[in-house]
Amino acid sequence: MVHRRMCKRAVVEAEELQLKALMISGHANGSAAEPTSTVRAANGTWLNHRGRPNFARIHRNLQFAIGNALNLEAAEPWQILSYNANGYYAPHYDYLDPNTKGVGIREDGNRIATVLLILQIAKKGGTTVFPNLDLNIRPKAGDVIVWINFETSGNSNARTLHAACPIKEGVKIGATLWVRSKKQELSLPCSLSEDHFLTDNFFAS
Ligand SMILES: O=C(O)CCC(=O)C(=O)O
Ligand SMILES: [Fe+2]
Repeated sequence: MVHRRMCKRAVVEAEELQLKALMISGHANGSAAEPTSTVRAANGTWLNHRGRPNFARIHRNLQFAIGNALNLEAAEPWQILSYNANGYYAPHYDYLDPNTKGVGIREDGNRIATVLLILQIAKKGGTTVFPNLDLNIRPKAGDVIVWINFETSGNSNARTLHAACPIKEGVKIGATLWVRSKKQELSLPCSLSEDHFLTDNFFAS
């Protein structure tokens, strides 16, 4: 979805940033936010949507491609992750525990969707897996994996459990947009099925 050349330039931009072991917010094994731990072995940083020219371009292009399906302005800043050999991201959900204070659920809503752009793949390992869906995705640089973390009923969707498999060789670099549920009025799903009329839950959660 994103041109290789643009990915390469974004990798250069990412490398100019100070990538360091990051706090994790999201939850694995029920814990909401914890310092660097066994959940993830990667270096990363937050970057504003337009914090670097190529990331700005990519954000615009992704919005163009996704159209009204998701408002990417409502996403948290880019989370750039760089996994070296033995790096991984253990199985986790991206949605936030509503009981966690300080993650802005009341203001911005929960992480309704994840947009994961693969900027660089590892030589060996590092695929993205969805164990509950029996999916093992081997992306190419420039591929974007998009999924919705909630059911239309407003319940979080446990089938979205996912992980980055350990890197065996090389460096994998990804850039994630965790899209919050507020300001998604244009993306409201609507169909003839009854649960599509329960979308108020979407915005309440
Ligand atoms: O790098 C991956 O394959 C997974 C990244 C991820 O789970 C996330 O950014 O939420
Ligand atoms: Fe994730």
